[in-house]
Amino acid sequence: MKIYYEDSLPYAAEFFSELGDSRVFSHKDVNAKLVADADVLLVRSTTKVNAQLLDLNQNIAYVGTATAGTNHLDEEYLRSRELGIHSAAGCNAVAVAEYVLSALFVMALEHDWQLVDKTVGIVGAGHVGTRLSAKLTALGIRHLLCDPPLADAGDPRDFVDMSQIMQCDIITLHVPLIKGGRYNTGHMFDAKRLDALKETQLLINACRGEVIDNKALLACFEAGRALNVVLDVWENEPDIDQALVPYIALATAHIAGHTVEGKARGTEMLYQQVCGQFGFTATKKLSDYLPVPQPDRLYVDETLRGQALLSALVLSVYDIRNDSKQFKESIHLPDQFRYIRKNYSIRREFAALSVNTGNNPGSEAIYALGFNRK
Ligand SMILES: NC(=O)C1=CN([C@@H]2O[C@H](COP(=O)(O)OP(=O)(O)OC[C@H]3O[C@@H](n4cnc5c(N)ncnc54)[C@H](O)[C@@H]3O)[C@@H](O)[C@H]2O)C=CC1
Ligand SMILES: O=C(O)C(=O)[C@H](O)COP(=O)(O)O
Repeated sequence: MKIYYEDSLPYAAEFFSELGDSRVFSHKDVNAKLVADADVLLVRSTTKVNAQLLDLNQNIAYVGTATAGTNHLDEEYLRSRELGIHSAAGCNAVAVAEYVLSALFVMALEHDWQLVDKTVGIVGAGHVGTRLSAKLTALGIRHLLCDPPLADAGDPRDFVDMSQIMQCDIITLHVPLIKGGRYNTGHMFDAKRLDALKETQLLINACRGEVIDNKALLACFEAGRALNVVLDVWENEPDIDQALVPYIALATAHIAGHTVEGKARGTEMLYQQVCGQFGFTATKKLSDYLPVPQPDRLYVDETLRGQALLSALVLSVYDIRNDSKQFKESIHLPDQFRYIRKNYSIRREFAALSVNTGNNPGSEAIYALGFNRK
């Protein structure tokens, strides 16, 4: 069996080499000829899988993406080849939720906000939205969920509509890119919604760039509106509109999901799927490969309490300001969006780190946020 995998799948050699003849490719030079004899094709979001890539291949039996989003896969084409859509749903949900928390704590520091006084509107209550909701609950931050497909499907949670989301102090987007139809998310934040935002609100997009009309957003800023916006994802990546960058409070290169665990879990999920489909017993586990973080233990500053304590802890694991600074300072360089992503020094999830809370009264919130108690 010939297994072709994109070079951005961590631990792919470890997981897949025993299952067949495994070969690595780069999304920059993958083409139809290169993968013409693949039985299994494993990608991340940077490889577009469509007729152009697979029409020369007669044998392909499995295509999988080690990501949550699937909009780089041509669903109709894959179904016409009876291949289906295989993804790593939820692999990096914790990573994105922790990215959002870092953004919230940084914005709170910069604007002197008490987060417990704010209401967060989560648009998309799937894997990411649900993880974020749990962490906000741990922090005692009020939040509302908006997810019409889940509401229509009978999910028992309480949902609100977009008009209620537009009243929230903080709005954070976690929907797939769906172009058209009843649940369209393409340009969900169009000129009209952007115009309705107040300068006291915060809008975060860590799902797909096309969910916000970037041209309309730039027009708002150019018209003098001081909107608070955090962007991890952009329209037309990697060739984003650089004019927008200076206006964005915290700007990053589509790395919200890039924790060690989030990326590696994606590879492990595809390994389990391939084993299942081709009748192998899955013997390998992610825990066999994940490195121990250095350091692996955090100490709580006993002088801090409440938001200051939680903020210090979260930012000691991941401080989004570092990524934003590097992004803003270098994004004008050629091919920089891709370069940052390729060379990103990926971070760890809270659960990889033990916290000794001593007698701190805030300890339960710390563990509920995901930190390890051991
Ligand atoms: N920046 C990054 O690194 C990452 C970005 N993503 C993006 O975030 C998206 C969400 O990720 P997950 O939560 O794992 O996906 P998911 O599929 O588990 O959840 C998405 C939720 O959005 C809901 N939804 C669909 N249309 C909607 C609409 N019009 N309004 C409100 N809700 C709607 C769905 O019903 C679903 O519950 C992914 O599709 C991907 O595009 C995911 C992981 C990392
Ligand atoms: O899982 C998703 O969806 C994402 O957006 C990924 O975090 C994107 O990562 P890459 O595949 O582009 O490394």
